[in-house]
Amino acid sequence: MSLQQKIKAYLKLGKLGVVSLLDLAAVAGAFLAYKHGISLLPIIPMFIGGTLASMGAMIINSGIEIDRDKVMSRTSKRPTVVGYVNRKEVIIVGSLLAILGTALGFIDNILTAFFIALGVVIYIFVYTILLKPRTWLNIVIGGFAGSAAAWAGYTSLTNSLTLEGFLLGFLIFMWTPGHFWSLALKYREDYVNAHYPMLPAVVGITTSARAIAISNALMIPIVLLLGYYINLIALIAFSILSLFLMFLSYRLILNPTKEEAIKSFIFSNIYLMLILLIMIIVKLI
Ligand code: HEM
Ligand SMILES: CC(C)=CCC/C(C)=C/CC/C(C)=C/COP(=O)(O)OP(=O)(O)O
Repeated sequence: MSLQQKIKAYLKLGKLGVVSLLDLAAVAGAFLAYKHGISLLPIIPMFIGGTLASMGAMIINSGIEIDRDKVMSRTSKRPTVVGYVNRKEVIIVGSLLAILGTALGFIDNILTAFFIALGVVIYIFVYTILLKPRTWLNIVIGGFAGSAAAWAGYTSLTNSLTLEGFLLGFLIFMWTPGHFWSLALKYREDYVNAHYPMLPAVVGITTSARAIAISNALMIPIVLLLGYYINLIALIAFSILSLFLMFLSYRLILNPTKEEAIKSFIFSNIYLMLILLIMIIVKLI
């Protein structure tokens, strides 16, 4: 394989779509912490470090899961499954990226490096190795990996975590089940075949649709509280977005098909993306 093909394989394993939303969460965290007069420069090492570490974490995950990825239609064409890159190499490359990413966090401060490392440790050891094959609560607890991105962003500017910074990470934690269960509802058979106890594979379609609606409803007070902390424009925008999210969750309960599930998945990503963008824009104007 040429170097170019290898890089292409690693970019695929690094899941740039997911990384870009994690990056946005980290940058939104930094802007939430921003006050007039402080420097925005620490965002740069945090952003590059967070990007490398989250790509590294996802690359390690795909090295660990080759056997199960083979069985699932959605993951069966990954470069690891097809044999373009082998397990050992993937785990080494992923670990090096994770270490380099954490090291870049130290340019800002110890807390930022700590949260970057925490994201990797939760995703790899707690989620992928410990919980994913054992319990439907896997992604509930695994959601803290995403929170770590927001906390790394917040602490990059302040070197401390206040209540509003904590809330942003907590919002990502509360958002994750609705995001993931919608996708897992669409690919339910994959998870049954791979013997992963994801909620839709354990309790069936109707209960999963209800669980998505409940977890989204539980997230909304946190979103509104953050909006209240920011300003009235943010509060109004967050309320409108949340109403639409609940409307889609309600439709999914009435009609729990794969089509509705994928709509719910796509909108949950757009929802978080818009909330994070609004948080940044409000601070810039
Ligand atoms: C333990 C928690 C999470 C689990 C289990 C999970 C699971 C997944 C899975 C299986 C996909 C399928 C697509 C792929 O393989 O590329 C996906 C896509 C996605 N996830 Fe997550 N996710 C979690 C947390 C997060 C967090 C915290 C974020 C960002 C803040 C995020 C953002 C995204 C985005 C943007 C996509 C769409 C990617 C694309 O289409 O390229 N996820 N997620
Ligand atoms: C601060 C920092 C470095 C944070 C890292 C956080 C992180 C890596 C979150 C990843 C979440 C994610 C995409 C899970 C995929 O689930 P899966 O592995 O079950 O998906 P699969 O079925 O596609 O393998």
